[in-house]
Amino acid sequence: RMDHILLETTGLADPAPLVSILWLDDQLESSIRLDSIITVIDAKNFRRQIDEHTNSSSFPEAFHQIAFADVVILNKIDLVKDNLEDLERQIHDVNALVTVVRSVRCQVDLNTIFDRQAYGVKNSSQLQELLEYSKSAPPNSRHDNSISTLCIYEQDPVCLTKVESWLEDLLWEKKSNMDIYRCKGILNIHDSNQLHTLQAVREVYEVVPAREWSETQSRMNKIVFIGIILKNDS
Ligand SMILES: Nc1nc2c(ncn2[C@@H]2O[C@H](COP(=O)(O)OP(=O)(O)OP(=O)(O)O)[C@@H](O)[C@H]2O)c(=O)[nH]1
Repeated sequence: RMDHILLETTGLADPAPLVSILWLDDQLESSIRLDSIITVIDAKNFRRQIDEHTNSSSFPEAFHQIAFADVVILNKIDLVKDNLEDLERQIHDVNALVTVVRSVRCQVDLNTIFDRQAYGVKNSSQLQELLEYSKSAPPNSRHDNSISTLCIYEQDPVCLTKVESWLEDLLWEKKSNMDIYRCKGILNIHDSNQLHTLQAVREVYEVVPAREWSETQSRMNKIVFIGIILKNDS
């Protein structure tokens, strides 16, 4: 019996096509499920890449990989003299929701990378993280065409079919100033007591009821987009 399957892609691979194969509908009752995307970042090379792209209109290739990740293993930290907080800030500027684990020779506690249930609708720590997340705009230091995180918020209940058609406009028809890689959110659906969760990787998205809203919790809609945000006010 296998506990986990780790798929290692080539360094420059776009994980989105793999995700669309492995991220299966619960109703298919598959015995495997997609748990999370883990990206290993070479801290020394990452620093060099960032320095090379300072004042340039392009961004490091590593940003693509960070955008899709649920966990970043920041490896080779023994080779980096400057402060690691700054590297972690750069990673979180791209993907504000990613968990960063520092390592030397990728020695990490496996509990921090396995069974994260990043795609599980009932993952309560992920829900809590989303509920508490409040950063509203990409940092000013980023170029307009870099990859960053954008969070939108609305308190009033929304109509599920309208949200789905709006998402399809954004993700399928690309009718926005954003190129969206990843998206996570919670939705307050009209006439429903269920908190709904939203997940998207490129064109593939899912909105599902996760659990009842608790009495003490203020209902809200919050969507976090990770991608190329061409205009802050889009
Ligand atoms: N000092 C130090 N060396 C490391 C660390 N991790 C890996 N190495 C060494 O770096 C060298 C290259 O290893 P990696 O960067 O992991 O290379 P790789 O994974 O084979 O290469 P790609 O898959 O092409 O990125 C090897 O000699 C490793 O032993 C680390 O954390 N610190």
